[in-house]
Amino acid sequence: MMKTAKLLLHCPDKPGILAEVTDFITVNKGNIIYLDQYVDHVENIFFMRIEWELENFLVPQEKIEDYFETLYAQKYGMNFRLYFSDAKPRMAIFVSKMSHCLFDLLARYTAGEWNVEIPLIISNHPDLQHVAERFGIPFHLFPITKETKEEQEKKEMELLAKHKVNFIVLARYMQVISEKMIDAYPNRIINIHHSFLPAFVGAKPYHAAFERGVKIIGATSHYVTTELDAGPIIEQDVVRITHKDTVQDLVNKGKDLEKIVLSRAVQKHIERKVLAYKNKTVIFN
Ligand SMILES: Nc1nc2c(c(=O)[nH]1)N[C@@H](CN(C=O)c1ccc(C(=O)N[C@@H](CCC(=O)O)C(=O)O)cc1)CN2
Repeated sequence: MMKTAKLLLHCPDKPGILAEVTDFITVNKGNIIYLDQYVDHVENIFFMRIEWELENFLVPQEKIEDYFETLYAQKYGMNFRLYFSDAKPRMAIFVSKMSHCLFDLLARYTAGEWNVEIPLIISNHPDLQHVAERFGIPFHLFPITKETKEEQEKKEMELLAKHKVNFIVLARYMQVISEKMIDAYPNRIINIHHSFLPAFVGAKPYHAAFERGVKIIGATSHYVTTELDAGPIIEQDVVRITHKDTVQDLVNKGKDLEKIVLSRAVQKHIERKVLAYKNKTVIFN
């Protein structure tokens, strides 16, 4: 597998940025294999994702970030992130009692669909330990009450740091994540919310949708922020329903939607194709 570097950047837009960045790569014998860019003309912001092969690249891998910082980031006021294909992202899954998203994530992982490591699963209920055992992933139980929440989250964060976890997926985890954990993993906690946001935030969106009598329901995957169900949206999808559907029908129809929306969002995050900016996202092709 060819080792590559992925660079995601954004900065105030001006002529010549793309040419300078691609020139830096090609002059140093890097073979560009992917480039996507977008200009937000309202905010006048330039966004780009570029990937190149490192085989003949003249700049040593450990020096690329410094070179880029010195040559371009300061000159253009860039915000950039650099990733290398030989550094597998490490993903933790948080789950409560509902298993459908957990099964889907672990089936895709076991099938080798994703260039990722899943060192552990965390839950506030023991119910899904048998699923983790079936896939051979360590399961860690942290029951949460109002009284124990802060202490339990502190222990969870120590465990995540011990296992060098890079990002967290909330696979129908029904506890509100604290600001401390969000600050430790900024735009690195992905949630699946079982509604077409911004409609029906909170823990019981299917009941709210049923009471409202909507004809379409949806699912939304977003990065978690302190404001509930209000973080940058990564992926959404919908399905039609009718007056004949009970709440349980909505839950059942919603499960398939939640699985596919969450897995699409996780895949885009793993492929470094998501750039969060001002509570929105740019999703590269
Ligand atoms: N800081 C955030 N934490 C979480 C978010 C988020 O957007 N920001 N999303 C939730 C998931 N979720 C909806 O998608 C959700 C989960 C739980 C609740 C809720 O009110 N929970 C109650 C307890 C419920 C229970 O014990 O069953 C609570 O925490 O008091 C609302 C929305 C995941 N976390």
